[in-house]
Amino acid sequence: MARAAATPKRTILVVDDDESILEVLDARLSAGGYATLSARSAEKGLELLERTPVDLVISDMRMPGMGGKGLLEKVATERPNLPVIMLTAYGTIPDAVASVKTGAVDYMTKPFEGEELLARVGSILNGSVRISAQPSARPAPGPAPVDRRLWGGKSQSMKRLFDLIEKVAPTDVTVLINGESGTGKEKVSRIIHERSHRASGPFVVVDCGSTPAGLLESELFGHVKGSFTHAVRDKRGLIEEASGGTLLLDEIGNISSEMQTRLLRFLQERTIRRIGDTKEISIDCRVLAATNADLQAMVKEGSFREDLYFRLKVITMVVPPLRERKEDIPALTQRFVEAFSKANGMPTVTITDEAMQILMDYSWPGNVRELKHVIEAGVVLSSGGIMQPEDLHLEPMDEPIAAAAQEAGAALSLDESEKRAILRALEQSNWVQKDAADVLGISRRAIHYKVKKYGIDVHRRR
Ligand SMILES: Nc1ncnc2c1ncn2[C@@H]1O[C@H](COP(=O)(O)OP(=O)(O)OP(=O)(O)O)[C@@H](O)[C@H]1O
Repeated sequence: MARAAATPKRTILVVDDDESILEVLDARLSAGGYATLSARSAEKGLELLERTPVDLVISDMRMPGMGGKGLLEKVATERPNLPVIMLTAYGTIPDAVASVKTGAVDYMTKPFEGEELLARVGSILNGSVRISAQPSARPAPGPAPVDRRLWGGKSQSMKRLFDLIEKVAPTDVTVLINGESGTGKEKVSRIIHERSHRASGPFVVVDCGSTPAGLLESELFGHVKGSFTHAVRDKRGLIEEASGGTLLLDEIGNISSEMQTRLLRFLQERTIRRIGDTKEISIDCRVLAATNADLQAMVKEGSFREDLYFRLKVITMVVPPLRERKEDIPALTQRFVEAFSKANGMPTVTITDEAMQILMDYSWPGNVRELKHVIEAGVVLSSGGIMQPEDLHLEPMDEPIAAAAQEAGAALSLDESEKRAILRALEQSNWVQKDAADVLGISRRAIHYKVKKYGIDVHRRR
């Protein structure tokens, strides 16, 4: 059934077996200035494509008959330059991910926001979203598989993580990466970027945790000259810097409620406004977020916006703590030993079985980062090319953390992750509480309270 197709408007074919969805999309797209055609099945949609010029197809994934997948495959072979957005019900994300591999430009989960749909259609039709070469016409070689050995990915949990990375990386889907500090969340983000069609674009990391709250807004959104006292010239924000590439919002759990609102608006509309500016700039970048906090618990207690949480966690990846994947320790250790021996201009140091056993028995509260540092020091302290138990300087663990660490599989509670964040900030600030408060973007009164609450002996540590 064809609807008003007035030229020179761009024409969008919508395919869905649900009449109410067709109506909603027709209303939205028409209000956005597009002409629409609609079809109740993939077969009908293909017939329309034979007869009418179309600029973009939006199709449901699951429909009786050949379905969205069949439609997509046909379009990919017969009209490789026609962009397709797949619509998918929540819970069928793997199908959608596969569809992007088959050649769809993008996918959206239902229910979706009309404004977001218009923004995506706009960026595809205006050419800011690249349409990749159609795999069914001429299969592209694609990035080589991740070298899992380099990652110490022997454990089942890391294997599953790699499988997920390989599926999700080539799409534009937003990913929330969860895991304790030092597990490798930033590394995972980098691999996702490197394996995406944005690999030649920038990879921009925003450390929301250590950027003082007052600075974060201008860091992220940029500003125009004169918008506040120190704004002596126009400045592009990091979101703008990530155009064409990937933006990693690291430590997303630490942002203020105002920033949560601003970020949500950006994620919905994909536009930003620099501080003090009136004009909106549209941004095409993929967004990844990482956190060691339990965002779901924060949503429950009201300190993190639920709508932002759902926007971020389209796909969630969990990087497991090292104590839960001890099988990975030997390969990671070997990798670090080789790298640090080389960096120190020494032949590769050998680690004794006793020393390796100590590494296997330790519970690694600082995860891979801690292992890396211990091996770096161990290589320097080793004698005669051999690393012995006494060359390994492991931290005696704080009681509550040690208990939590031993409880395999137990997620860190919010209090424990908060305590760690505070310890990290204090360490970074040489145990000066007011500096750590600035790092965390909290008041001095708040840090005094928390130091007391968690029984941190600042004077002893200093
Ligand atoms: N699988 C790995 N192989 C080699 N090095 C790794 C691996 N995982 C993590 N690392 C190293 O460990 C350190 C910590 O990793 P990364 O910064 O990605 O962790 P993170 O989870 O983002 O930490 P944080 O939450 O503190 O920011 C880095 O030096 C990184 O290079």
